[in-house]
Amino acid sequence: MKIQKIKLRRMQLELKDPFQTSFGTQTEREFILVEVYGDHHVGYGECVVTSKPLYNEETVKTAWHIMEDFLIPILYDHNEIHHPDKVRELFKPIRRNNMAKAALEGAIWDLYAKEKNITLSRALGGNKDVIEVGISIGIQETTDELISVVGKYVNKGYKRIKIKIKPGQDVSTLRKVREVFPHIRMMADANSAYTLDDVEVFKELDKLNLMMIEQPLSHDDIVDHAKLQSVINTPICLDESIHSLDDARKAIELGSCKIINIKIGRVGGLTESKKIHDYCEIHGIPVWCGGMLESGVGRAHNIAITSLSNFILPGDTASSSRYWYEDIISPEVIVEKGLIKIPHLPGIGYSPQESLLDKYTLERKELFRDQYVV
Ligand SMILES: O=C(O)CCC(=O)c1ccccc1C(=O)O
Ligand SMILES: [Mg+2]
Repeated sequence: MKIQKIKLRRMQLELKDPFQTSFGTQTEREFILVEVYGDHHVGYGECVVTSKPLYNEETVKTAWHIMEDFLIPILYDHNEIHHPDKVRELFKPIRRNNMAKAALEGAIWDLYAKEKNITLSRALGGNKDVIEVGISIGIQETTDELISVVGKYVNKGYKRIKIKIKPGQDVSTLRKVREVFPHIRMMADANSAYTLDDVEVFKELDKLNLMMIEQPLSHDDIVDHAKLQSVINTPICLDESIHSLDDARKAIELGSCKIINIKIGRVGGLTESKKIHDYCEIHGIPVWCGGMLESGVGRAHNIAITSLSNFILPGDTASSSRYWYEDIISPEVIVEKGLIKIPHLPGIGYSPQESLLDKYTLERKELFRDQYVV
């Protein structure tokens, strides 16, 4: 692949419903769309970074800066890139900034698959035709509202229900949901809102037959998580704490989790996601694909990686219409009876619509190879 041009767009979509987690409420989704132009095709990637550094340390502005001033020059420093796995290696000298790296790498994966005329799923080694999907429900004002939202998505057929918790809206809330829905596959996500002082909260949650508890403790911890896992039966799933294959290996060795949520952006790309997937498969650790309120482009990447065999548990890749009034891809992502069919078109398999991209673009910049190579 020879990259001739890269286009960055800062975009914003309005969420149908505000999304509240233990670290804040989002009403809009600002993100960066990456277009990588080869000789015959365009590869698309989404930078799943958020406006504020609340989930991780990156922001839309830092990711743009890192891409424009450091990562794109590294790509242009190479005449050709023969395989997208190479990108991870090229970006290695730049520390962290995983969402910025993943956005460019994802676009290059899409371009690679399009040039080979195969689906991204196949390029990654996926072997499923359909994937199971769950839903992530934000913190609601009242428990009655939560119960009604849970009911809505259970009726739509979602394969598991994830409920965001925070101190004060945890045990009694989930107990009431469990009373109304005794048999659904249900889990909680704390987004790092607790410490080991809250162990009693987790002993109570342990009685609710949850599939897992996601990231209960600090975003940078794997030691306290191991202590917590040793006193509860419910599997702990790590999200924020895992940035690489090495992190995953250490967490598994320590017993800090029994499940891993793989987010392509958080771990720096599809190549690293695959590595974590393969390592977890060998070690009997199921994985699932987390979401970052992606537009259709990021969602398409999530769907492709979920087609790999060890993505055993339903992911957070819900339908486009769950988030957006209109998505930027055609067709939109459709979930039927909790399932998504892996698309058959080459690359990500959904087509970004130029007119919709333009409609939701706040700022754009084109970066040409010749600008950098003199
Ligand atoms: O539906 C989705 O995209 C998942 C939403 C979600 O849970 C989430 C959204 C933004 C930031 C962090 C998280 C998370 O998984 O912790
Ligand atoms: Mg999470």
